[in-house]
Amino acid sequence: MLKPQGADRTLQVLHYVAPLAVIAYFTVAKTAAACLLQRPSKRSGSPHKRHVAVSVLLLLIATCVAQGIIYIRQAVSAFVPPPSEDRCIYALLATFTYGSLLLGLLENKKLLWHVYVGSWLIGLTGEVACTALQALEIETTYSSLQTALHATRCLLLLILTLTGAISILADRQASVKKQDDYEPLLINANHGNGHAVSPSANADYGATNGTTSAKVAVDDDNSDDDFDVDSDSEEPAQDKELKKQQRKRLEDSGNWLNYLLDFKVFIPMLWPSRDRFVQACLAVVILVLVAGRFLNVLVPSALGKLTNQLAESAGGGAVPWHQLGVWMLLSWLNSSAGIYLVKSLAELPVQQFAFKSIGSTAFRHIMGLSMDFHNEKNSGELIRAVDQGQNLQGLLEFMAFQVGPMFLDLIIAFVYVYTLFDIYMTLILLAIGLSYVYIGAKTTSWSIKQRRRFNTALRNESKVQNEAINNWQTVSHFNRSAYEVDRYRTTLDEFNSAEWRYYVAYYMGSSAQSFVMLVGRLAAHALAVYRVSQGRAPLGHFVTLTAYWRSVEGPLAQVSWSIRRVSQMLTDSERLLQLMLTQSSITDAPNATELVIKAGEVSFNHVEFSYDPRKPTLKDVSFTAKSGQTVALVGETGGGKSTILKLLYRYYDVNGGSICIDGQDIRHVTLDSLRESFGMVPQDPSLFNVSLMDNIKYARLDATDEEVKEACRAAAIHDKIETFPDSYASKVGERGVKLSGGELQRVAIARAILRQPQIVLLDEATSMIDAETEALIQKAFRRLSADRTTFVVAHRLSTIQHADLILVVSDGKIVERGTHEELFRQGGKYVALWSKQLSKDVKDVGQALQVAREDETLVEIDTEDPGLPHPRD
Ligand SMILES: Nc1ncnc2c1ncn2[C@@H]1O[C@H](COP(=O)(O)OP(=O)(O)OP(=O)(O)O)[C@@H](O)[C@H]1O
Repeated sequence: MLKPQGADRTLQVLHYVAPLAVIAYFTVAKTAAACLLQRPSKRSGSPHKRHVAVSVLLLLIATCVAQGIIYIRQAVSAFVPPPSEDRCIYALLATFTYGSLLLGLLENKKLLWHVYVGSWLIGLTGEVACTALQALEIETTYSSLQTALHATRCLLLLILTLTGAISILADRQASVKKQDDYEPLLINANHGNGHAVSPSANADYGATNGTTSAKVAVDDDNSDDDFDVDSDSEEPAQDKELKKQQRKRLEDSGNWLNYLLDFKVFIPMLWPSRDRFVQACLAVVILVLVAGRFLNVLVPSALGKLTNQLAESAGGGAVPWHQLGVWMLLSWLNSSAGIYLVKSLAELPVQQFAFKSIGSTAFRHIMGLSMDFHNEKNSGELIRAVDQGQNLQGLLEFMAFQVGPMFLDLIIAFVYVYTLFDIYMTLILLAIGLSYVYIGAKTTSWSIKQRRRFNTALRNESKVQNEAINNWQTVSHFNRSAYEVDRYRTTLDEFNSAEWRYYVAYYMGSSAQSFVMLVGRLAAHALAVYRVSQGRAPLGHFVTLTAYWRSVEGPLAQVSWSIRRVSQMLTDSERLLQLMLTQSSITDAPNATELVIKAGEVSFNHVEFSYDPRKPTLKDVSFTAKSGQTVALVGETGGGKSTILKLLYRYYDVNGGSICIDGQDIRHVTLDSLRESFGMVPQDPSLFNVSLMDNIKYARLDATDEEVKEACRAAAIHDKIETFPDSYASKVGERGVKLSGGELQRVAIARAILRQPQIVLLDEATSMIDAETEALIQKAFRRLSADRTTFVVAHRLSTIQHADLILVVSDGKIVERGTHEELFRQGGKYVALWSKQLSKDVKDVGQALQVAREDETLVEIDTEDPGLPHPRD
């Protein structure tokens, strides 16, 4: 038969291009589908069509293997010419390509058919062309067989393409029908107002609606999906929650790329934009890495040349000094005592920069989060999140200094072994590389689950330990030491078992990969021995390959390890990321100005607030504290008194109305300037475990020791402190546990006095102080609050009878207001509170009697009688 010109050449090219085009399309389409979160439809899980596709694909692979066997027969036959290289390559590549597609079909119960149909269509086009060109050269039985095999493949690929196309059409029809049948039911439960906005705040988990419950398939392999929450029933609650948040974030992002973009919050922490020294170190590391790529090839190549020279001059007495010297020098440069020492030294400042930067940024972020977040937080979890997030310190280094050079090394290796031997050596390398990465990816997905359990077990262990140590007193009160030890031992057992499972998964995966690597090394060396023995390569090439193989295995091992490392880093840093993405609900408004306090008038204007929208906490609260006035908040417990102070501090924002200081809405001033103007004595003051002096100075960092002592005198604690063995240098224990409740409160009062604030807030400031000391402190308070607007929350009513304005708060509303006398005259809730307290609080009876004597009788209060004396008179 007459062949058109160039038919042979076209066939040769097709033998390379056709299978490569199929695998390229398959890889790109699968990656894109994963990145764009394309999900297989429910119908695509139909086992029937998948089974058809698997069977046909098996037949297709059988034809490729058969073709390979024919070539081997041809190669060993003395009667026919051996097959050309492109044909052998074609048989190998086609087997490998369709083998990969088969693996994809076997692994995924639900298929993204378009990925496969596209691949089969490209394969079909290539096969049709090959069949046509092959048909032109039917001369021998062998070539007839080849043509028949090509034609069979065309038929099989046509069947596959049609099966896939039918599946796609069926899916389309089903989804159109579904859209007609169902009205989407969007659920958007956005609870909470004025609360820290976590990235998962609006998560709608557990919804049964198709719109909201659709699982995100990261790959079309649902069974192994890392985010498939339900499949992992043993998983601890925190990790499930974390995964839910991850999944929600992924759904919201729309694709993997956007999801990963969230990690950009870490870039400023990792990139030393302003540190010239660290930048210089980075430059040195990059230089060393570039030099390293060259040296990886130059060292084995120099050894090969040395071997060749030796082989030539062996026994002659001539020593190849030059080659020996070059090899020695290059070997030294390429060692840990050479350029890699410089790299290690230059890397240290880069790592330290990232460590410091992540730690301080995360810490600042946590400290800046609003009260609702801190009320909910678990300190142990938070510290662990920052600790594990520190793994990110290696991320910049890892991506730039490991992943980049690793891929470069692989490309160099493919080219270099090809130039040393031939394409078969490159194919061996490719086969080991892909098998190694495939096994690595499979074992990673298993071991990552074990790793998560291991992390959770580690967190649980330290959480239980922390809780017990922090609550030592409670444990002792209830004599629960044995119970706590048992609880801790259980967590240790869980930790051990999680660790065991994790390491088993890890070691099994590693040894499977090592085995693949060993097989690859032996195959490559066997081929090298064969080529040298055939005289198709000099002896030096064998030695070069042996020396170079280390540089080949390194990056191959790293590809898989990198997948593990990156996924590990992402898992470990997810917690920190969630934290960093949590926004404080209370932040400075864009045009916030500094608060300027002139008179110190504070007004609440129709304030509405609730912690939870289902239960209002404050309702239409309005009052004005005039400049320098003392406003007391009294009323039943849980009425909302402390909440009023919290709103003034802007721990939360009001839901309605406004709070103004000297006419400035507190939402429009900077948080720093607002909080700087307050001096607060909280209900339960807590101290740092440092000296008393330092604790009190915390209120005003530049205060002198004498000022501190003066404040303590005013708070009636100075004499007491002087009796302590170490006086002001005494340490107070964690949160101030070494002080009595009354001492603690007086230290807190001393702090407030030292601060000399413009507005004073006292929240049950004297609840734990005896009557005698209280009298002293009241004097101090009067001094502190003179000319300062002061808010006092008090249960002990005797402490606030001097107030200029008393607000009785009940069930979130101000039910009465006025001075002590005015309220007594009203004879309402305030009087009821007094009566209740007098019957309970013996200490106040004397005072009550005094009041009663002055007013003739307390029991028979004449609400119209204005005779109650003003305390200041
Ligand atoms: N962080 C919070 N989250 C949800 N509800 C809260 C929170 N803090 C307080 N509450 C609720 O708000 C209501 C008012 O609490 P608040 O502490 O203001 O009362 P109070 O009058 O100061 O009480 P007490 O006199 O006992 O200190 C209570 O029902 C309380 O349970």
